[in-house]
Amino acid sequence: MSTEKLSRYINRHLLLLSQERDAEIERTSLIFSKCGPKLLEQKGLALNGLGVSSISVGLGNRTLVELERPAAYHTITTFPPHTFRPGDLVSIEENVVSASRSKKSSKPSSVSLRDKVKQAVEGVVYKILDSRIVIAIDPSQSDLSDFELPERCRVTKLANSITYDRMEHALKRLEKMIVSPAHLDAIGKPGSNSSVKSGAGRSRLVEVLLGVVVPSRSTMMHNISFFDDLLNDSQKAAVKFALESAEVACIHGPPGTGKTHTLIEIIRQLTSITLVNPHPLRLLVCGASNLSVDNILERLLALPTPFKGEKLKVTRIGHPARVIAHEGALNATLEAQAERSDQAVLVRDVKAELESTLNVLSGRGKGGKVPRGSERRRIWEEVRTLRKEYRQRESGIARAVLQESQVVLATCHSSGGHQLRAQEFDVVIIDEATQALEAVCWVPILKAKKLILAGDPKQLPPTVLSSPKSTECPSQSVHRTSYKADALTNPSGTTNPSRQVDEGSDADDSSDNEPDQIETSSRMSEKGLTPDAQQLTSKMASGLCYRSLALPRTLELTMFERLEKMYGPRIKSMLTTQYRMHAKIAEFPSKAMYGSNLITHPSVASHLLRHLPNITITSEEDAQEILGTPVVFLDTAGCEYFEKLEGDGDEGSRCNENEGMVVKNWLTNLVSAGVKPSQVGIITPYQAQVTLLTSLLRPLHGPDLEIGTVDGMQGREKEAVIISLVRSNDKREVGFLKEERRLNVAMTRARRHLCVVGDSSTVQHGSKYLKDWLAWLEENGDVRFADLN
Ligand SMILES: Nc1ncnc2c1ncn2[C@@H]1O[C@H](COP(=O)(O)OP(=O)(O)OP(=O)(O)O)[C@@H](O)[C@H]1O
Repeated sequence: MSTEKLSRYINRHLLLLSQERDAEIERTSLIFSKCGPKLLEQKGLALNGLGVSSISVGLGNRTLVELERPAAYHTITTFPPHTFRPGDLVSIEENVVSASRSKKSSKPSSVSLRDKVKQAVEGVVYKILDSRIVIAIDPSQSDLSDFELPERCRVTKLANSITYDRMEHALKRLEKMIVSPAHLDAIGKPGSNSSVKSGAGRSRLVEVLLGVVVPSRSTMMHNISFFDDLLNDSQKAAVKFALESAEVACIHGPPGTGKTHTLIEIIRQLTSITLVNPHPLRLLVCGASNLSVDNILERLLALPTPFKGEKLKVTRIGHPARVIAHEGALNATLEAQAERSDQAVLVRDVKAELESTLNVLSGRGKGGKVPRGSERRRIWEEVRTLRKEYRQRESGIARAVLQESQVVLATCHSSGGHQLRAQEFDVVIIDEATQALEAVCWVPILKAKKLILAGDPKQLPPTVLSSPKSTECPSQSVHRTSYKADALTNPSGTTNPSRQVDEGSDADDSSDNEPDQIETSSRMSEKGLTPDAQQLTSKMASGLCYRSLALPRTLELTMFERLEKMYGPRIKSMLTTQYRMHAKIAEFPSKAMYGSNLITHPSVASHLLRHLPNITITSEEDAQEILGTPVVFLDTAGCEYFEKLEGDGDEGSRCNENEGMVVKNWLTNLVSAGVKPSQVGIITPYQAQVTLLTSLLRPLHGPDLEIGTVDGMQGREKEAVIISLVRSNDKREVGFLKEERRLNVAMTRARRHLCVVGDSSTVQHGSKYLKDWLAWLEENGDVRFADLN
């Protein structure tokens, strides 16, 4: 593969990323340009008229600014409804008031013109209470000599651009590795083996991921002794597969199949000395979201201490405001560990001095006067020196803590932060890899020699706002690579004639942009693909043939799926036993999405709501009709419960009031029969329906009832789930419902009971998948015709 082609691949990624960044900026600036401060506050995106109540130094030398609504400006000091959450990126700026408003203020404003143009300070929400918000400001920001908060502040939510910066940085580093002379020397030379290179040079892993060389043959491992006796056969096979793979292994975990369970076993195997692993390895474990990282962290912390040995040393990287509020997890953060270390006492002294100096600056020192002029400059100088000392001491401690950690956990993007800048790992594991952009995966990958990806490409991909611009992203036929020209090399670098790359039967390449058309091999055959295409699939499965790297057309194509497309099913191992759904609930998704390979574990196969410990059967009718039915379809066909378009959006804002009433009635049935609202989830594809259902149901059933869009419920499960399909119209439009991955997520959240509410007369005009589901529901569900009376 030529360097030029690899460069083009990376540049296409950079282009798509910059389009995505623009789309996000456009969306944010549209809101901000259209809305004044007051409207922003009404939309929950700003908090106006705040005063600083205290400044202190928190974990990691961050300045913690506490703001409140002063009684002098507000009759009610509690915040109005807002959307601020810990971890949100925000700006603190001066709350400039218009002339007419300032007249109302009893106190003359002391804000000077110089202050008005003062730069906003960025920070992260650390804590939010009813009437106080604490914002953590990074040392780099608060080091600015003009870091001086105005008397009246406004806090506004910001779009986060750091993630884009890190993704771009990783891709540019990757490009440098590819075009570096050292790399050119090594690439494609028979017998060359650059796999051990690290640091500035690229690794064999990078080459495999970019299709420069094919994956090395696996090292067979026999006699693996598993730590977890409960692992099922497909989980054991996946662990073995991950241990044996030389460079990359993908683990496909359909809903409820114990993906995290399997990853924990892999982590234990890799970090221990075992028969097959002579040296404990150092791991970087990442996830697409903080939730997925904390999920793994909590399970690692709960592991028993080995009989002869020490507890696994784990460290969580990430802003403390974003780490799950759980004592064990917080104690595992780098900052908490650094604070507990022996050298921390020295740092604490510097911190105390720094805090009191900062308080003098803001007029909270002895005498209460705000220093001015040369005195102020002198104190700032002191702050700067103290900060430098603090930073040096603190980063020394952080390095020491990290050096001792066998497992470092972080989100993909926070693995690009300064703490891990010089750190290298043997293996990087990325959970939820099918929800992460390829570019963000490169951030941790460049720090390791081996990669394990886990995810489910049959669930929702990462959210992408931008649509590829046709002129810049030509059709697949234009950027399809010439396989004959791209001599593939085997692990030793020589051309391997027995392994071919297919040129003509790129059967599903055109679907890069249409996720719902990506097929599993079994579905391809079901759909009657040409013998050529089927032959290709089986050749790829047996490792006889590979596809070359194709230019990306959309950011939606994740690295997991791309590798599957390039190397075929042999690159992955699938978990096949699910522990979530009643067998009936799992039947359709298993057949339609997982080639009937998803098997239900006997422990859940027949579990129903009536078996829940909190249920007492008082009426046999309830027990039968509501609590004893795994799948119910409430069909509104013929009822004329038409959908409504909210706002002027074309797609994303539909609701259906009558359908909402049907949902409400069914929920009332469930709750009256003893199901707790916290055991129920209401899922719908449309945000407007979420809003409608929230106003309808929350007052009746309280905050424990979860109501969300499909996208928001991915990764969650509930004992009972009600899906509101919303679409009901004469035009036979189904919108979002045609996306099979979205439907797959919706229908696989329920453990014991799934109720679908929808209009079959509209839905039957959707995609084949939707039609098949409807036919299955009609045949297998308890079908009832919805009637509000
Ligand atoms: N081998 C096993 N034996 C018994 N129970 C298991 C086994 N593997 C997983 N489970 C159970 O299945 C459930 C799902 O497991 P886990 O959370 O690891 O799955 P997951 O695939 O990560 O979930 P998700 O579908 O949300 O991604 C958990 O309750 C877990 O205890």
